Amino acid sequence: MSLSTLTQLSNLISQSVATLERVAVETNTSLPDLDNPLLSDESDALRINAVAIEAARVIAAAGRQLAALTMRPKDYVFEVVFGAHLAASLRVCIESNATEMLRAAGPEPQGLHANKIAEENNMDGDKLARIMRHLATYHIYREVKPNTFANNRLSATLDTHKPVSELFSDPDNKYTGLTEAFPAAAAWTRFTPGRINLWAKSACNLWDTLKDPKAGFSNEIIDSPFHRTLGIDVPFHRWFEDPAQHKLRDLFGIAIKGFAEMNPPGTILDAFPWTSLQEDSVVVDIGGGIGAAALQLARAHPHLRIVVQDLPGVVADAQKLWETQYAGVLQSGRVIFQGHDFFQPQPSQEASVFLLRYIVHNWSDTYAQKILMHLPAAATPSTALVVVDHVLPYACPPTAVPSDVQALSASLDTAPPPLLPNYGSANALGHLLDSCMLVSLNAQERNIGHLQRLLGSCGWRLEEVVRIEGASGYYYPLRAVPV
Ligand SMILES: C[S@@+](CC[C@H](N)C(=O)[O-])C[C@H]1O[C@@H](n2cnc3c(N)ncnc32)[C@H](O)[C@@H]1O
Repeated sequence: MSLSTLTQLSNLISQSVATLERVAVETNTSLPDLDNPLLSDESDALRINAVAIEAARVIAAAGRQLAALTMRPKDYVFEVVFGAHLAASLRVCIESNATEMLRAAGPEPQGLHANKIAEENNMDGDKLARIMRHLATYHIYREVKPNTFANNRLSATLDTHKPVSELFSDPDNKYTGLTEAFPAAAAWTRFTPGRINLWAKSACNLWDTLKDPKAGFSNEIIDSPFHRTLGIDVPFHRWFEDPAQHKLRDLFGIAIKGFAEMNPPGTILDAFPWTSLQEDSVVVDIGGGIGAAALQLARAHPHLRIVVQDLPGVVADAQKLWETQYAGVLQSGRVIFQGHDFFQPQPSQEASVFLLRYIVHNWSDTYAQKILMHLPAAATPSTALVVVDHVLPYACPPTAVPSDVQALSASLDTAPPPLLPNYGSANALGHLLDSCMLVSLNAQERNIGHLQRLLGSCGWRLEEVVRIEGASGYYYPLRAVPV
């Protein structure tokens, strides 16, 4: 007798829970504990052990699929309808420094009354308590007794670890100098710029943009819902170069670091066999921003020379930052920053590796091609191109996708049935970013067939899809060589 989907999902959960418990014993690491905000990456088997990572992903995917299967359909759909309200509640807690105030309230689990957080922020305590309860219902914060809340495993990710007094006396620098930058990524994604809820408003304008006879079919960045909402007719990155936007640029640089931290530490180190490069080989980080990837590379591989290229304003900001973060390396000349527009011919002719991290996904095909096409002319036969973005799977069964994509997808993770092959919403980061790219830049994450065609049309042959243990949302660096 064939098992029901319910039983199959429940069996997958039981088997994976047993695996997780076994790994925790074998590796002397802790099982996840929702109430514990103090678990570090090092003590969390879910972050460091490949078997545990996979077991956890299956549990989460099966749990969510079970909810989709068993909840009343209208209840389930209404949660999505109200998704923006959950994000709005989170914004309130981020802006009011609730997480930091709960941390400062002392050892868990006594928590802090919402009135105390509200008082500090000049707000209504009853309203704040309702907002925090909404989040606690989704396991972000914990209501330890009526109207009194504590941090937990999820809310703790929003902690800037700064003294509360500093956050209130110097709110503009809340995200400056963070060691762990995830709070900046969370803040950036919803609230910037100028503290109006611009990204959220832009997302709401998606339908209007798609239905616009011109913008809806356009490949131009200025036709995105974000540009429409902000009312600017220059591309975002150019607008960003305006000195008036320097605070926003600073936050963006930190936010990008935060996005990178969503994947295991050092993913950039696994994206290419850097040790195989000879002493003084040149890595050109194109659109390298403030040099977040370059910093990791420079620290781990002192035999490399690194050129970080970006727009002039970003490069100037980045250099100041590096003076404090990695004193001396700029003076030594081992890392140099270079103002360069990647739509112009590539000036560096001696690169062993061209690195494009979070660049190709910022542009529609028309513009991604312009960036990529400049590189073969500057490459040697042994130059490699490393493109780091998310590689999106389809949500349909692998057998239903075109055969060329099937072959290329062989190295991408596929969930066991009856799970959605892409692990569903338990692994949705790539799709969330795809939506974000569409809304903000009229750009996209791509599937592997699309990326292969794009690279091929610009003189690059896709050689390898690199699997990074523990990365989420189909984060797969690609390696290509000149044709
Ligand atoms: C999403 S960020 C990625 C930064 C960096 N690669 C990283 O992974 O941390 C995109 C970068 O592209 C840069 N950029 C945008 N347009 C550019 C252009 N025309 N020439 C050079 N860089 C550009 C932006 O300034 C920004 O730093």
